[in-house]
Amino acid sequence: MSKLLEVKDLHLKIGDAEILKGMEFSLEKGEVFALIGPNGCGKSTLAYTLMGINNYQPQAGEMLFKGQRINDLKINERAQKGITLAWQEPARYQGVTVRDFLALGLKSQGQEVTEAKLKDALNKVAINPYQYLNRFVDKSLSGGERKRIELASLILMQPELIILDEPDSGVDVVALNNIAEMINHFKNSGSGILLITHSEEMLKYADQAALVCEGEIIRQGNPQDISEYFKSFCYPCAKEEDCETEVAS
Ligand SMILES: Nc1ncnc2c1ncn2[C@@H]1O[C@H](COP(=O)(O)OP(=O)(O)OP(=O)(O)O)[C@@H](O)[C@H]1O
Repeated sequence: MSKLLEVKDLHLKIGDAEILKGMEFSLEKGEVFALIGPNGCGKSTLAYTLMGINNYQPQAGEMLFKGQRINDLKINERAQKGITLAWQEPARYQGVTVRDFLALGLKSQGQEVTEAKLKDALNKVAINPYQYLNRFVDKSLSGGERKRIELASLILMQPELIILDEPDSGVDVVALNNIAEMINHFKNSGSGILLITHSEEMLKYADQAALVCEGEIIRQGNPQDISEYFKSFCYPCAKEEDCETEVAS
């Protein structure tokens, strides 16, 4: 059976800068695969490339979703197939209410929109539906609130592949617990999660982790081991001098 996601020798340049330099890994259904690594090593760029955001078209390599090449699919086509990205900094939508935003997610999956579904999803991320359903998803909501609402949208959409870009950044402890519960919920329902994180707490929910350095995966394995390795060998970065990290072959 094919993997949920396969990334093969992925290369991406932005202008003259080579940001992804042969990224390679795979992810199974029901698996949480964490990407860790220093700021600016290319984690978010990989997320945008997988999602098919404009101007993030790889120059070489392949992205396969359930065995099918998705390189040439547009962002909405990838979304229809069941791929979703929760942004590090959740988007603002001028004039769109929380109700409209959540309903849109449901409709995009061809599902019926009911008040009960919307309320249930908001309750799961500790957002009071009575206070928030008619508010706008714009700058009047805090970053943490928008992040929770985005997560509620994911709960409604039940995507097969969820790319979570630093889901824990800017949220409080309560939301952190909600995120952890949500990760387990998706995992148990067979979705795969690509989890980009700097948090040791979040890593506890990962089945596997990969260490990214300058656009390449240089080590992969047990999340705790990868995290320990990262802390021991990559701070401060010794790449220019006597880097102990060997690029995985
Ligand atoms: N549009 C762009 N133009 C030029 N350089 C870019 C652009 N987008 C990203 N980069 C560069 O690509 C590199 C990778 O950025 P990216 O956001 O993927 O890193 P990251 O690993 O997600 O970092 P962080 O942990 O800080 O979120 C950085 O050096 C960044 O400056």
